Amino acid sequence: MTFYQQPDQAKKLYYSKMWNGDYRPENGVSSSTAGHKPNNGNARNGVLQQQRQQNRPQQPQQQNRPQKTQQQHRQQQQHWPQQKPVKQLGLTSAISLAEPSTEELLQTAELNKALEPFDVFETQAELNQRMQILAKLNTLVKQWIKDVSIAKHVPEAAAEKLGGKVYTFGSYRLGVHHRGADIDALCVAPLYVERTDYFTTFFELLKQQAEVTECRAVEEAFVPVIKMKFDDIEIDLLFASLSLKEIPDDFSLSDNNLLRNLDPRSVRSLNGCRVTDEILQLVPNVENFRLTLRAIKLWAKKHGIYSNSLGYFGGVTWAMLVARTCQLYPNATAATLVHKFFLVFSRWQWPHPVLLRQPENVNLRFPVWDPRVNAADRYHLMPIITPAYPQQNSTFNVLESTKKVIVKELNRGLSTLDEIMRGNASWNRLFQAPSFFYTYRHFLVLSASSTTAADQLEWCGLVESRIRLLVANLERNEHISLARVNPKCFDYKKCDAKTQSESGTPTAFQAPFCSMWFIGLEFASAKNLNVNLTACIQTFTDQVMQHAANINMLKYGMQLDTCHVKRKDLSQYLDKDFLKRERKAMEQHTNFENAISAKAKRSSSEMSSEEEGGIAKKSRSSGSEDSS
Ligand SMILES: Nc1ncnc2c1ncn2[C@@H]1O[C@H](COP(=O)(O)OP(=O)(O)OP(=O)(O)O)[C@@H](O)[C@H]1O
Ligand SMILES: [Mg+2]
Ligand SMILES: [Mg+2]
Repeated sequence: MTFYQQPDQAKKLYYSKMWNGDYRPENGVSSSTAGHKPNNGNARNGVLQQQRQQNRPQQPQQQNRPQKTQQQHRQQQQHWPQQKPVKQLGLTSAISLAEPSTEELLQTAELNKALEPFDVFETQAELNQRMQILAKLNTLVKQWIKDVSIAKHVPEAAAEKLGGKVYTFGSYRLGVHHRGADIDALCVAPLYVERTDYFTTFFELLKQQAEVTECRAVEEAFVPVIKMKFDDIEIDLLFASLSLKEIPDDFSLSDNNLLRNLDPRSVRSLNGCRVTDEILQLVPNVENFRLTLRAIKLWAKKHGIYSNSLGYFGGVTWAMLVARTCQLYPNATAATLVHKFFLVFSRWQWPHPVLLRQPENVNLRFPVWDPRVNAADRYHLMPIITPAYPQQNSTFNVLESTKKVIVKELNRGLSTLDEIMRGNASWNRLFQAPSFFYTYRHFLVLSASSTTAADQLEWCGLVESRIRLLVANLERNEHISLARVNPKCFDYKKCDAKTQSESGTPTAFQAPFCSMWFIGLEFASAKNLNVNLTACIQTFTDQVMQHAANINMLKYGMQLDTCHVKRKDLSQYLDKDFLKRERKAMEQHTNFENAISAKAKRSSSEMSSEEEGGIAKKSRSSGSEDSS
């Protein structure tokens, strides 16, 4: 009986036991790790980084160390239990404390090199630009807080001291943002300044800045935000007003008591910063974590599974999975960690939750993810829980079909990594995916159109945040075995549509602005393709239109269309040269896959059965061990 077939009561009992630690596996490191010296790895990483900067061939760190005799090695192994205790990060012991071999260090250097062409690392000038933007925003925030307070009759001398600060979070704060990524930031104000001030006077102030474009307020969102471009860098700026008279420059957001008496929206807004800071605290070696995460994020983007709103995983979720891998292999270098990441999570027994630490027992009455208490939480498919109070499941948007896609990609990732580790493939292989457009024969093209650029920005944001409802409708249709949405949004360009038939064009495509998403379809039976999806599509369109009307967003000219398109007709919607490149990429990919599967038949996975057992146990009882 699978977990999901269990009656609700049984699930509740299961989660109670899990939370109380009844399923905790026996402590202790597997014997495969015995004799390996723990270290913090910083020195090693320093070496790697220095070598990258100096742009000279990689010299593994072992070569810089004084050579040890075999006898010294044995002595060290014998004395290991008496040496410095291993600091356990996470709720379980590590799977392996092995230090990287020379080969693994070389593989990490190769990985670093392979990432460079993908715009994963910013130049120093680009990093400086981000710092300048943040400094300007910080100054703007302080001045605004002072002005608002004076307008509210706070004496000028007191207003001078109120402070206020912009904190960063997300990928920029983690130090893993790629070129062109957004900056996620939080504006923290003292108690005199309210959310309504933020969405009125501060919003107006931002719009007046010469550097600011595309400034829009999403006040009614679950986490209210002002979105803008500052000097062409996208910024998501949240707001929280604390119950404090002053916010000094060195103020920390980590104390749970700060949340006391705050409104839920402020608590949710603070959560991003608190989570990011916790993640950085919970990994054994930040540099190894960063490089691994950069690789995993790039892989996820290339394979079309990077998007929280579409039901895949977003940045923070990938960060938590990589952080958990780092906890399980605390001394491993990035190349090994990427391999172990796929090993651990392709075997993970969902819906067992992934947790980075024991959830805190804080009673401030904010809703937390807790399947013992909330029945709805028991139905989350791939729970990955944020580490700061109030803990949330970062993957509540995951659907059966997106789960299927993610799991398939994780398995494929493991096969690729096996080949890279065997020397049969280069790291580039990890970042090459089969063409989405040549994987499926049938597609739904969803188009959102409007009459102005500003309307289109808002309309696309809203439609995108709802697409998973269409996918959910489709996955309930008995004739469809898989509906996979491509996270990339395409602009419809009339000049691309050379063969378009006048009569067959939905009206949305004639609007001045039109964006499209593609959903690849697999049918349950290849024989009967006469499937009627009208009801599915109509329900979705009605839901989106109704929602837009409810939040007063619907404007004249905003349209939504969905139509069925066969692969051979994609050229009506997409650039022909783009499709040619996709086809070529697919051919190369297929050739490689064939070559690899021939080789793979000759050699089996390198994982020891002992390690395999360890991972299965960590996963099976993850909830227990992680949360006990
Ligand atoms: N589903 C979620 N659950 C919890 N927190 C979330 C979720 N989505 C976003 N956040 C918070 O907002 C932050 C910023 O989200 P964002 O989508 O910009 O991702 P990111 O980690 O910055 O990666 P990217 O480089 O793609 O921007 C996350 O790091 C996280 O703290
Ligand atoms: Mg971000
Ligand atoms: Mg963001």
